[in-house]
Amino acid sequence: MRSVAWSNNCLTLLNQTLLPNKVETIACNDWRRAAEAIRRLEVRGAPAIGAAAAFALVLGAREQAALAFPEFKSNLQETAEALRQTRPTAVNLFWAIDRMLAVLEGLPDTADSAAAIQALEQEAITIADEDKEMNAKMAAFGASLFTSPTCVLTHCNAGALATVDIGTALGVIRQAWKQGNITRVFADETRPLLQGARLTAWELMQDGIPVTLITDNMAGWVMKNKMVQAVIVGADRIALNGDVANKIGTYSVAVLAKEHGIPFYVAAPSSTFDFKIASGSDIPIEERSATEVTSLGGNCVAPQGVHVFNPAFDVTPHSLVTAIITEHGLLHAPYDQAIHQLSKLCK
Ligand SMILES: CSC[C@@H](O)[C@@H](O)C(=O)COP(=O)(O)O
Repeated sequence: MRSVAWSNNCLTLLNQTLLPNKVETIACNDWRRAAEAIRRLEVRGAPAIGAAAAFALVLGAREQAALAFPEFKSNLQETAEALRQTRPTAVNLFWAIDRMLAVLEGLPDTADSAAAIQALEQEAITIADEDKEMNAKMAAFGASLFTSPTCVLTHCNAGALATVDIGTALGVIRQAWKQGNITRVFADETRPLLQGARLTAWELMQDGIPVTLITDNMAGWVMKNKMVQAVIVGADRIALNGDVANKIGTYSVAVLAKEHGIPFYVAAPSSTFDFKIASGSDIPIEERSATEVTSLGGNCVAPQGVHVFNPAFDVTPHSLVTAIITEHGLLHAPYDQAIHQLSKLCK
């Protein structure tokens, strides 16, 4: 089952807020429902959000089918603006929306709306298909980093649920596992929303890959006791200098890895690079509701009215990153040069 699927003009999303207890899908026939799903994290993970937004724009376009092209176009631009407001950090969302709008811009004012819908649908399908290809290429490049049996630690969920296919970090793990070079994965539970416990542990268990779940504050002790030899995570946005935004807690894991002399790898497709920003300090960090911190499994675990800080992401400085795995190969420091080269390939 895919996290994002498109058929018969319907966007089907696997409802990730219910996993692992319930496996339920959401049928989106309206772009507003898809936008809501992104906002609520029913679909989440940078590449999956991008693909979902692209298909949401196809739904939006179909709603305007009866209009003449100029009006169709301006209404769809408004829909795109609304979709941009759903989540701020993962750049894949903006990248996918920009690609869809570029298709729209490429059509003449005399175009008819039916042809525009067809072109937009084709672009959304291409975005999803390309994500699958990028997953496979990253998996192959990333697996080459593991040449002997290794225990790895991961944070959040950068797997099939977060992408259109096998995942970024978990795609690499899957491939290295097939090659006999992963012995076990330690999954941080990833408070507050438990993507590691609910999603990563679930995905890996389904594939029969040995996984050990730990709470976030156990990672240091696991490293100290030499229970892992590498860390691999995904990313939501990577700046030109190689600074990496990923799920809150990633930065702490990177600092711990440095202290223990453990390599810290990031797996991310080119769609996760923001070639317009110089460093991680330019990355907008989403802040989410206090209730995500004050409650656990629907139960309140903090005093009523307590002040809460709930950033959903943090930025790991490039100095802590051993290598970035992309579909074009492995990037190493100096990252500004490597990412500049990558930006040329992506033009
Ligand atoms: C391949 S997904 C990489 C990241 O998107 C993932 O690690 C992450 O931080 C997801 O955050 P989320 O808030 O669950 O959307």
